[in-house]
Parts: sequence; structure tokens; C-alpha cells
Amino acid sequence: MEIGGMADDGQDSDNRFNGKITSAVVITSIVAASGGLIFGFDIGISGGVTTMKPFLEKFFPSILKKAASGGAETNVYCVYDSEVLTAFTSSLYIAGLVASLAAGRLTTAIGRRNIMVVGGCTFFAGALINGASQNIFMLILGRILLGFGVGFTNQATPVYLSEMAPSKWRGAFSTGFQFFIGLGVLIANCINYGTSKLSWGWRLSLGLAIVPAVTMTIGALVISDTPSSLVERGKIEQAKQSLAKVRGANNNTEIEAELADLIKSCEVARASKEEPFVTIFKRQHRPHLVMSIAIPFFQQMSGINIIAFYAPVLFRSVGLGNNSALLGAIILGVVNVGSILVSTCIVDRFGRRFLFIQGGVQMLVCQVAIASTLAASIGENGSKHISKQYAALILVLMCTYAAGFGWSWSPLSWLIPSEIFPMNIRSTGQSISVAVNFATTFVLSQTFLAMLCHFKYGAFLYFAGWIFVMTVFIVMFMPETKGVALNSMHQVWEKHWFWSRYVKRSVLVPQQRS
Ligand SMILES: OC[C@H]1O[C@](O)(CO)[C@@H](O)[C@@H]1O
Repeated sequence: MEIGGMADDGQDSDNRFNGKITSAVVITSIVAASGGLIFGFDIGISGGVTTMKPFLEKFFPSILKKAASGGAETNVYCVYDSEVLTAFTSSLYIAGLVASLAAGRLTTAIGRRNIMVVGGCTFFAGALINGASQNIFMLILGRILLGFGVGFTNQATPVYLSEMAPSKWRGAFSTGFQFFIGLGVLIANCINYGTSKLSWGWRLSLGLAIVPAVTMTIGALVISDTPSSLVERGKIEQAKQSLAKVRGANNNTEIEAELADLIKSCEVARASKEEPFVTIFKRQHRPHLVMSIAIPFFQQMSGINIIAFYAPVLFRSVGLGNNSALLGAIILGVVNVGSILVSTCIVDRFGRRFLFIQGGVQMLVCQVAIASTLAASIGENGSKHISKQYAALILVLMCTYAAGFGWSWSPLSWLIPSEIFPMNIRSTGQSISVAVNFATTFVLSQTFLAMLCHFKYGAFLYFAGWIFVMTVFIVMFMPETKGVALNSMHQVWEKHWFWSRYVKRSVLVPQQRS
């Protein structure tokens, strides 16, 4: 039995509840969204330290030898192609994948907020070990702990935000998570720019990850858990208080309907007694499952991490100096953060589909243009020196690409999986989604530098092809979810030309609203 069937009038159902934006819900959501900081910080730092000479000297001397031995004829697409270096970057993703799957069950049992705290503490430990690293073992161990940290927080935070927000503004609130990821990337790039001038700068960069870890952990400790999660764990009185606070209710009657709806959802969920990992594979959850796998998979196949992880490596690879490489990454970061804010302002007005499609087209054009520019500038073998004009053009194209990604696939791939599932499998759905995100990032980061070396500029055409596929996928299969209450989400599938064959009204709405 599916819980989503209790409210039966989609967008209108929202009006039954007090959906106003209160300062409490805004502050709580900003604090929670800061959980994205640690993930973004790591993405930026790991991308930057891998271009720092003292770091490479200590842990990956073979790369430096290769770069030094190459004369004018060196193929610049290949200089950074090293398996150990990619293993360093991607070890975090394997750990994150495991943690995110475990987090599905844990967030149900101990709450979204508490999992964010656990994630922050684990990340803190990883940052300490990395900053003090003496050998590869410590380096990788630290990254595994960082991975556990982001696995937990990336699972819990998006669900937290979707459950806290008034439905009408859920999109805007949820973009906060990706905003903090982008901010983390940006801060990390600025730090790398400064520390790259020191011989022990890499240590400082890695160790400074304790700052976002402490910030988000303290933040998570002061906020209350979501009303849904509290009800799920039988803490009705606390759920009532949490709801009254975030909805700005003067008395309990104002939140009674919403609370009753949550309690009812929870009772139905309990009645089913089915293992969520079994329920989620049932036919009536096929569209949810497909989206929770396809959306994060496609987000990564847009090629964003090629640009985010390796922006400095890439800029250097295409012939820019070390400093300008990091500066290029900073510019890219500013564009990314700015564009996420654009999404915050329009995602609940223009809807998810519009942003997905517009952003997709923009990214597609940019990837093709980057490939053509690289081919024209450094030649098919990557052996020609790049001119300043061409380097600037690549930067402009990458920024335009980052803007398109920033207001579309970047926040939406956290938002969609967190808002489409009914309560009983929401946490499980988010786990699967985060695990897919990490698994895809892992495979891509393991293979990208080798791919760049062999496909050369064609690597960008490869990702352009994927952007085409995912944009068509959205046009055909993704229904609009803006403004729909979480508990009424089943209706968007019931009305969809394709998914209606899986999500039948008779199955979903066993009891009509009284
Ligand atoms: O801001 C860019 C970053 O955002 C993510 O796509 C997560 O949503 C990361 O994979 C990427 O590195």
C-alpha cells in the first residue's frame, strides 16, 4: 500500500496547510543546507592539491617525472594520466557510496538531523588525518573517513530540506544544499590559490577541511529534526513543536491538519511492515526508482566533474601556468554559485522541467564548442602550444557551461529524488540516488584522465552526447513536480502519458480523503 495516496488534490492540497515562509524555516534550512559545504570543500581541495608540486613530490613523484621529461612534443592531454592520483581522488566516492546506503536505514531509525551530525564528525576525523598525512596510507584512510562523512550528509540533508520546506517553495529551499556545495568548492579553490605558494600548502588545504566540518556539525546540533522524521520515530509531541515553530503557528490548531496528515502517512507505512528495499522495487514505484537512478547518473554524465575536479589540471594541461589554472577554477566557481542562486529564485516559478531542458541545451552547445576550440587550438594530438586568446575562449565556454549546469542539473538532481518518494521509502530512495551519484563519479574520475589522454578533445563530445540523451529523457519522462505536496506526489505519475501504466489510481488511493 502506498502512502502517497492520502491527499488527493495535488497542488491544491497544499493550501490545506500553512505554507508561509517563516524566519524559523529559513534559518533552519540555511543551517541544514550548510551540510553541502563539506562535500564541496573536498571537491575543490582535492582538485587543487593534485596540481601542487610539493604534494606530488611527496606522494606521486612519478607524475612530476613525466611532466619534467616531456619536451615540446609532449601530448598535453596525457601529462596527468596517473592511476594512483585518480585513486586518491576517487577513494572518497567508494566510502561515500557505502555510507549513503547505510544511511538510508539509519536516518529512518535515528533521524535526519542526527545523521548529519554523525557525517560532520566523521568528516572532521578524516580532515585531521589528511592534514597530518605522512604517507599514502594516511592519505587514503583520511579520504575514506571524509567519504563516510559526505555519504551520510548527502543522504540526510536533501531529505531534511524537502521535508521542512513549505511545498510551494520546496524547490527554492532545496537548492540551498547545492548552493553550499558550490560555495564549498569556491572557498576551497580560493584557499588552494593561497596555499599553493607554500611548500606545506597542501597540508594546510587538506587540514582546513575541519572548519566546514565543525561549522556544519554545530549547525546540525542546534536545529530540530523534521516533523516527518519525528513522527516516524513516534515522537509526536516533538513533531508538533517542530512543526509549530517552522510554520510560525500561534496555536496548535493551525498545524493540526498537517500533523494529522503526517501521522496518517506514518501509520500506513507501519502497517505495510515491508522492507523498504523490497517496497521500492514494486511495480508502482517504478517511476520513482527510475528517476532516483537516472537523475544522479545523468547529472554526472554531463561531464561536470571533469570540469570541477580537474579544472586546474585541465587548464594546466592545456598549457596555462599553475597560478592561472587555479584562478580559472575560482572564476568557474563564482559563476557556479551565482547560477545556483538564479535557480533558487526561479525553480518554483518556472518549474523543474524548464530548467532541466534549458540548462541541458546550453551545456550541450558549450561542450561541443569546447571540443572544437581545443581541436583548433592545441591540435588533434594536443601538442601545439595554446594561445592566450584560445585559452580565454575555453574559459568563457566553461563558465557558460557551469552556469547552465548551476541552475539546472546541479540543484535539481538533489531536489528530485528527495521530493518524489512517499514517506516510507523516501530515505531509501535518497540513499540509492546518492549511491548512484557516487558510483558514477567514481567511475568517471577513475577513467577521465585516461579518456582525456586517448580521446583528446573528443572526451567533451562524448559528454555532449550524454547531455543530448538526458535532455530527451527529461522531455519524455520527467513530469513537473513544482508546488505539489509531498504526500500528493503520486498524482504526477498517475497523469503522466508513460508512467500512468505503472502508477494506477486504484492502487494508490485506497482511502479517499474524508
Ligand atoms: O558544483 C559541482 C559539484 O556538484 C555536484 O554535481 C554535486 O551536485 C558534484 O558532483 C560537482 O562536483
